[in-house]
Amino acid sequence: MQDVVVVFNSGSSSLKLTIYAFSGTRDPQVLLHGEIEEFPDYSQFTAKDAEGKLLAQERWQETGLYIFSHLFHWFEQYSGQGQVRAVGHRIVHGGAEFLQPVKITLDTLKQLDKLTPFDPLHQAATLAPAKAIFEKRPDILQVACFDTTFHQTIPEMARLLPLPRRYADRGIRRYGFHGISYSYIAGQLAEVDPKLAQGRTIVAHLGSGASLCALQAGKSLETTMGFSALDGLMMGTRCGAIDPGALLYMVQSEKADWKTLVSTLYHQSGLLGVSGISSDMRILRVTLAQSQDAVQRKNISEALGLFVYRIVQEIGALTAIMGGLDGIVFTAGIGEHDQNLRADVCEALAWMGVQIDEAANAAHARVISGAGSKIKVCVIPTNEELQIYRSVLPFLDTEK
Ligand SMILES: Nc1ncnc2c1ncn2[C@@H]1O[C@H](COP(=O)(O)OP(=O)(O)O)[C@@H](O)[C@H]1O
Ligand SMILES: CC(=O)OP(=O)(O)O
Ligand SMILES: [Mg+2]
Repeated sequence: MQDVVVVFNSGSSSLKLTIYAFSGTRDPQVLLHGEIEEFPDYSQFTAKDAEGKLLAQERWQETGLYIFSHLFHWFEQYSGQGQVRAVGHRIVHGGAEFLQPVKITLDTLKQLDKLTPFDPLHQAATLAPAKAIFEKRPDILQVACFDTTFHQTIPEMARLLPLPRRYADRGIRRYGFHGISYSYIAGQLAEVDPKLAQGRTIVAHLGSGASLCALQAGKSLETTMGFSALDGLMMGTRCGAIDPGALLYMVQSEKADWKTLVSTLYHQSGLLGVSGISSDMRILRVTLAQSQDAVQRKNISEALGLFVYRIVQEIGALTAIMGGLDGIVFTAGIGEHDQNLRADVCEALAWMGVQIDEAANAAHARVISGAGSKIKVCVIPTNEELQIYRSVLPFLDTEK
């Protein structure tokens, strides 16, 4: 019988599950990695072992939260083979109250539910696995880890939105997200390049959701997402920061209600909205290379161009906040895999002294800047699940 720790990582386009052999060390053995992905008309679950061998694959017609019941059935089967010591969860919003990982209780779940209006895209989805397990197995220790907690070091002034004071009193202020990923990257950077880790680095977390974090000596000084995960960079289906006047226009002239705005800004904008084709970077690259349709090609080119433009613009802003820049780290689905995107961003930053090594970039090497580059550019794969596992460990220590 093997003791295990189970980690759930819910994102906007996927639900990942990793089962670790519990050994008390910070780098445990992965026993299994599972992922549910949602496509326009079906959902798919795949499970692979540590070597990547396919163990299970299932498809359903339903999309949305309902699919979790299938996963839970499967999780129960697995947990029957060993003892689940704890389950760790990525919860996107911790609000102003949750500043550290916490044990999940009925009370915590109620408090976290109240934050759903702060993040209509993620909060309910990230809470769903925790609720389902709490209902069926209240005996299992569950821990919530938040995307917001890493950004506590952002100065108070930068947390304010320039709105009437009463809004700040109601929690309408900047929080920042992707913090589980940033804290993992800060830890990796300290191991890979301790000198750079003490300097000024911008981490570009470019996945379905995308943001930048200005790391100064390993701490978050500023980030591009703010009150919600809608702010900042252009994303797969989210617009990122836009002129609020555009929303006022939609409300007044098009009579857009809350549902329409959520759908437009969270689900139909970004790469998908501008390209008119897909939110998936891989599909956009392939379609651009193969399509004979001039309008389609122009729309995709503009979408990709704008995606890069927004990253470059925000790198400039964060560099100004830090008073200079020593390093850039690319991470998450696009940052780790899309060499063209990295090359485009670095080329636009040549004025700062960024120089890319083409061969290293094509090989997705750890360091992709050239020897003469004034700014070190790295590719570091993120591992939110491992970071969550590590956050769960102290709860198990106190349990002994
Ligand atoms: N080989 C690749 N080349 C380009 N983009 C990729 C590649 N693999 C994944 N991506 C992109 O990464 C994004 C998803 O990133 P990921 O970090 O997995 O997102 P999330 O965790 O938010 O669901 C998608 O846009 C996908 O197209
Ligand atoms: C906070 C956020 O945007 O998360 P994701 O990238 O998983 O959508
Ligand atoms: Mg993610």
